[in-house]
Amino acid sequence: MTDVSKHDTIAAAGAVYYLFGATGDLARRKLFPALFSLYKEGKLAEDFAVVGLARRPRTNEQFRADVYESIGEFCRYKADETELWNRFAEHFVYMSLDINNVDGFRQLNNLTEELDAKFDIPGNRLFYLALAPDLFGPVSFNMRDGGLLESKGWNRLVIEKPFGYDLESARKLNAQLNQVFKEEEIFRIDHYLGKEMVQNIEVIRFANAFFEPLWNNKHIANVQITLSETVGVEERGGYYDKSGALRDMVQNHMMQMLSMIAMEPPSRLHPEDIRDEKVKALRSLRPFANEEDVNKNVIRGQYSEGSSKNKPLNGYRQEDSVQSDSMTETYVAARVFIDNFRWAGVPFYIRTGKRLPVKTTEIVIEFKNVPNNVLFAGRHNLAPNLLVFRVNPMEGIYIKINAKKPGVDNVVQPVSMEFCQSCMIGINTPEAYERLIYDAARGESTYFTRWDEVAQAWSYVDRIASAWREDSSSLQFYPAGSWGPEQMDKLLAEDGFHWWTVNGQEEDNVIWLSGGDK
Ligand SMILES: NC(=O)C1=CN([C@@H]2O[C@H](COP(=O)(O)OP(=O)(O)OC[C@H]3O[C@@H](n4cnc5c(N)ncnc54)[C@H](OP(=O)(O)O)[C@@H]3O)[C@@H](O)[C@H]2O)C=CC1
Ligand SMILES: O=C1O[C@H](COP(=O)(O)O)[C@@H](O)[C@H](O)[C@H]1O
Repeated sequence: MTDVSKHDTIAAAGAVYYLFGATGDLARRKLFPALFSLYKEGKLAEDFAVVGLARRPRTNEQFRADVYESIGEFCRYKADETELWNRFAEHFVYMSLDINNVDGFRQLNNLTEELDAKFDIPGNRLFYLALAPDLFGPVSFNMRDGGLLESKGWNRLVIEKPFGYDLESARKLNAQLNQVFKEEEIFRIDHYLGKEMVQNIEVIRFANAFFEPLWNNKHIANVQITLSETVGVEERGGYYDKSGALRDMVQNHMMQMLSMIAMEPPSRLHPEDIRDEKVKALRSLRPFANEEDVNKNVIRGQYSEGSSKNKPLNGYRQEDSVQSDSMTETYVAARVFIDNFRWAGVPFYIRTGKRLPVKTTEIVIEFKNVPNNVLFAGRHNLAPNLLVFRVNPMEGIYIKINAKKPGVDNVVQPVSMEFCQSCMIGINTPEAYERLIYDAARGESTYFTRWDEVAQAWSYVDRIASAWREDSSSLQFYPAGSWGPEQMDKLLAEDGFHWWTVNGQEEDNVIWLSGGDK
């Protein structure tokens, strides 16, 4: 993480923001609200313009009304200060454009010149592709051929996931983009990297004498990363049925969190040094040897009919736009090893799924027990110490230690110490997209994924996907609203561990009884 503290309160350099896909879901739910929050906080000064681009016809007024509505619905700030809103809205214009039509890009060039002059923009261009990935290549070529990249300032391309479907398609896509943009101009979004607590991993690790000396296989028994969702595939069945949890969540968000936990400390907090260390950690992942190895270490599940809070829930195969005999996984759990000196022998357990009982993202570091339990002649089982990063939706850090229960009985109990960031800052925590757009506009690339990280993650998950293609029998079904296939518990039990579900079980938040069981 670069030391950007001295810049934190200053506005990003002025630029034209081209928002391709401006009539889409992502723009409405995430991008317009993020831009408004940045403006409200002074991180966007007056020297910017946003050009909304999509095929649908819209006047500027209609487009601004869409933006206003989206802020009302999804933004942490409301657009209720008329003067502020009017000033903000003035920066938004819309142009109907089919990205396959290069003439449209020439017209866009003319519009850009007007905007540069009107808002005193120094020729910087940020292209945000909130588009289906198969349009990323064509739109880049037409930007170049339409002359949009010839300005005197910088050009930056921000692209959404998924970056390819597997390593091969990702390589092709990257080769297309590289015909137009240099790697340092490409900002690949993984919105988990914009989350406060994911960014906090580095700070907790590298700014605390407590943790870094213990951050290795001598002291850590295992690491558990859970990313559970209560939602099903909602209206995204068409996309999801071709993707599945492995490509939708593991290849990107989970691999990124894992690499931040596992990486070596970089020698400087420079984006490239950090990304070098992350990619080294990804390269050290032990590849699965064959199908049998995948089946032994990776569990795939799909939700069947079930219920939540007494409400019946459809099975995945009944969802809209999903094949009635779909073999797509909505759940993945895996035991992963990192073959380097620091992590040799430490299992990393990862799991993610849809239609689970709670929405939570947590990283649990389980420490090894003390070498000898001298307490009260070993009459008490000591619970392992835990450090928990609560990423989502609660944000904070949670530590579990052993302490004496007050009284004459000499009982040892696990107690928790918690820093609840979301309780203190509440709903005003910046959204991931705010941070990421702001960073891209400043050229700060730490929290974007570099090509070699993406490629490494694909090469790891491709082996799993290929084993699953060969063997359809490994798909396990779990009732919607449950914690996933039963085998996920076995995975840890084989190693003498169990999943810690801190956020999922409210009674666990305060004190666990002696013995530390869930
Ligand atoms: N929605 C989300 O929460 C998330 C989305 N993403 C990714 O973001 C990207 C966009 O997703 P989302 O907003 O949901 O998708 P939508 O389908 O809602 O929007 C797609 C947009 O692309 C525009 N479009 C399609 N074809 C063309 C074309 N030929 N020329 C110009 N514009 C075109 C559409 O506008 P029109 O029809 O008017 O042309 C629309 O604005 C995808 O890559 C997705 O995977 C990633 C994470 C989360
Ligand atoms: O990228 C994605 O992430 C969301 C989960 O994100 P979160 O910030 O709400 O935890 C997931 O629902 C979606 O399927 C996936 O594409």
